[in-house]
Amino acid sequence: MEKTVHVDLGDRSYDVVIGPGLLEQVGERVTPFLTRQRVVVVSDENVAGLHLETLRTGFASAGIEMEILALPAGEATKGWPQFSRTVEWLLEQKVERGDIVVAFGGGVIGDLVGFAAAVLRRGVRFVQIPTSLLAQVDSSVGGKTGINAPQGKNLIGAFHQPSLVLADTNVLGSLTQRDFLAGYGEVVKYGMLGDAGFFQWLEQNGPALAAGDMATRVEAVTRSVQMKADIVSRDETEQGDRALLNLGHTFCHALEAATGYSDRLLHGEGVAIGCALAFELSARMGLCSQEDPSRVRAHLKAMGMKTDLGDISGELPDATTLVELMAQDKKVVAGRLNFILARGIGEAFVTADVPPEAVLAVLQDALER
Ligand SMILES: NC(=O)c1ccc[n+]([C@@H]2O[C@H](COP(=O)([O-])OP(=O)(O)OC[C@H]3O[C@@H](n4cnc5c(N)ncnc54)[C@H](O)[C@@H]3O)[C@@H](O)[C@H]2O)c1
Ligand SMILES: O=C(O)C(=O)C[C@@H](O)[C@H](O)[C@H](O)COP(=O)(O)O
Ligand SMILES: [Zn+2]
Repeated sequence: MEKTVHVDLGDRSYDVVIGPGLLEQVGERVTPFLTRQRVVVVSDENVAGLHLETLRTGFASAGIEMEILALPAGEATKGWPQFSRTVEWLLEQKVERGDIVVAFGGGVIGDLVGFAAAVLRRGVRFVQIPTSLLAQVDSSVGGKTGINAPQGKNLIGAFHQPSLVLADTNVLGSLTQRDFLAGYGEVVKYGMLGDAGFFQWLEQNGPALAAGDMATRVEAVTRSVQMKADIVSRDETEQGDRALLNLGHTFCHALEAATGYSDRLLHGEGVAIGCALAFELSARMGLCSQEDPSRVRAHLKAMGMKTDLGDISGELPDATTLVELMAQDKKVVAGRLNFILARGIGEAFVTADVPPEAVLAVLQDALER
């Protein structure tokens, strides 16, 4: 059942290994990258509580010692205080340039630890062991690392590719339903942005995936990672095509900032709502048919996901404030925001040609629904 996707980036190339039971084999898998029999692992308290002993045994079976730092779980961790704590801990551990730092957790841990590895002694290698669905299909691959700033999402960071990604699909079994579905927001994004056949496959197989069928999980993670690997190999630092992976994210990041990076809105939930809004905007601009946003929303709803601004608990700012929050987006060029829109499901494209009043109107209507 095991699959390997190769991310082709010249001397920064690496494998993403996907399948059940990889934690138990972690020692033998990581050994080729080590210069000494020791790793430092950064995780979060939830993941450490559930899976750390399996990881420790996996390393010990290859004679590898492991030191561990467990950070608080959740998006609020992805900021300066826990970042500087992590860098200082890594220095206290006397991590050498030749060592491997292991990020063991969801996207929050992967992004923060990857960025710590990027700046530690001007760059040490790291291995991603993603434990959430979101991290397995998206954040562990492609080398975008970083933390949030008060001014906006992921505004401080670096491109730093991992040396290896081990996505053990067994660990997905301990995710809460909410965290699993948040990860599904990024899975379905791949279908919407570039593979109508995958979207259709998800309409049929999404329920089996959510129910825990292992072959379906391996297939969904592998197809997602393959698509991301292909895009990242073409455009590592987002000069063009990579922005397609940002479908739904301009809306999502503004909503995450507006909800204070709290558990009112998880990243993947914001991606699902953002994709629904991007398709709505595309239809209103006459780019795709009105059936496309309806089909997107119908599938998200069938999976039990958030699709509307009204699904977010508590008050939201008005549409003008949300548009102002979008101004910090990394896709702004010469003061003009680039959007990812779609000509249909699986046919996304990048454009700067979006009237601001159309964005405002979509948000105003969405806030009133
Ligand atoms: N770098 C990228 O390319 C990229 C891509 C997508 C998302 N992201 C970032 O990823 C973050 C979201 O990632 P996430 O959804 O994994 O969030 P997360 O890391 O906060 O994990 C979600 C929750 O699931 C828990 N968890 C993780 N694995 C578990 C397991 N196996 N069993 C039980 N609980 C588990 C965590 O403790 C946490 O409470 C955001 O900050 C987002 O910006 C980055
Ligand atoms: O890898 C990418 O490129 C992505 O855009 C993937 C997104 O799912 C992810 O949320 C990413 O962190 C967003 O990047 P940003 O540059 O818009 O912060
Ligand atoms: Zn994302």
